[in-house]
Amino acid sequence: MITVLSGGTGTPKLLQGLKRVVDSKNLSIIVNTGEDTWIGDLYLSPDVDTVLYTLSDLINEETWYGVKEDTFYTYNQLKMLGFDEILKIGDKDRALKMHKTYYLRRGYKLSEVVEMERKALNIDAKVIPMTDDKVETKILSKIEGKADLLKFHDFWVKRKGEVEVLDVIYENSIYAKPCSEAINAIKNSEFVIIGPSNPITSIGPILSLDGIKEELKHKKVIVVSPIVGNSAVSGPAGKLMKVKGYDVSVKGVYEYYKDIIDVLVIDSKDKDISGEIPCEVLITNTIMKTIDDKIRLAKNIIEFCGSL
Ligand SMILES: C[C@H](OP(=O)(O)OP(=O)(O)OC[C@H]1O[C@@H](n2cnc3c(=O)[nH]c(N)nc32)[C@H](O)[C@@H]1O)C(=O)O
Ligand SMILES: O=c1nc2n(C[C@H](O)[C@H](O)[C@H](O)CO)c3cc(O)ccc3cc-2c(=O)[nH]1
Ligand SMILES: [Mg+2]
Repeated sequence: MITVLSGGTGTPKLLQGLKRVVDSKNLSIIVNTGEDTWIGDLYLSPDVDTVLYTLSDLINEETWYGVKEDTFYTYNQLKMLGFDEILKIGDKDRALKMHKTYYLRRGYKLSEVVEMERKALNIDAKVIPMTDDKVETKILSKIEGKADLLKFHDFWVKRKGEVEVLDVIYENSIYAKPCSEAINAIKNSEFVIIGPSNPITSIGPILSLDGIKEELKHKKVIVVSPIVGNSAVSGPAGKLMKVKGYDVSVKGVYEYYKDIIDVLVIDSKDKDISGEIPCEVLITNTIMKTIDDKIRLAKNIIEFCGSL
């Protein structure tokens, strides 16, 4: 068994490679739910849905959310009626959100509903939300000289991340419990891969849950750096790492994960500083543009782990 910790873009790209390199029945994906939110009466679990779509080959690879070639009739009709959902939810994508909403409103746990959905989508890998409790990632920003605690989507989608960030908090994570399936997946794994997701807003929430780090300390943990050189490959990870006091470099990524990391996978562009990383280092091409890039990276990681 291999367990993978994932957000909604970087790690899903690696999952496209992993699912072609190992038997998906041996894969468990623990997914961030810190960006889950209600849009009107609709429950959104963006990172979970991206992982479900990625593993069922439905994912829109331009945006890394929603279903490829989806239509937006309902989204546009609602907007015409004055109900702007902000997040562009496609018609097929809406069905997955409605499915979650229906069962959550009838007392089902998120993990139970996601288990129904991964089976319906013929996904062999386990897809496990990090928790069934409410944990919300919020961005403490400074807007016009005033501190403002923003929901993640307000920060990232509405304001395009273009605000000064003072801090990032995982609201309620000290009280939330990780899903028991997540703890068991880690316990039953030969090794754990922390994919190249945003350390602060995608992996941080998972690690903040009671018991997760403790379990990981007993496992071989391989981290794929989402940072190459001095910037993130995409998105706000660099800005958020800086706010949290981490160098925006592979050294900063090591520092962030130092309590649990055994191997850091870094891009060839960073090979000259690999000697400064105080753990095992796998140097390879980590920029995933084509499916061959994703398969090669996945193969390199699995072969390296096999040799651990
Ligand atoms: C908004 C976005 O969050 P989310 O959509 O949840 O994405 P993740 O946190 O899962 O991933 C973002 C993270 O991924 C890194 N990335 C993307 N493509 C690559 C790649 O080909 N190689 C590689 N090593 N890292 C990659 C990217 O730097 C981002 O930090 C978000 O937070 O960006
Ligand atoms: O930046 C956007 N992200 C959208 N996302 C992604 C998501 O809100 C965030 O970008 C991720 O949470 C980043 O971690 C969606 C996710 C869904 O599951 C469904 C619809 C959307 C729509 C958008 C969107 O319009 N813009
Ligand atoms: Mg995300």
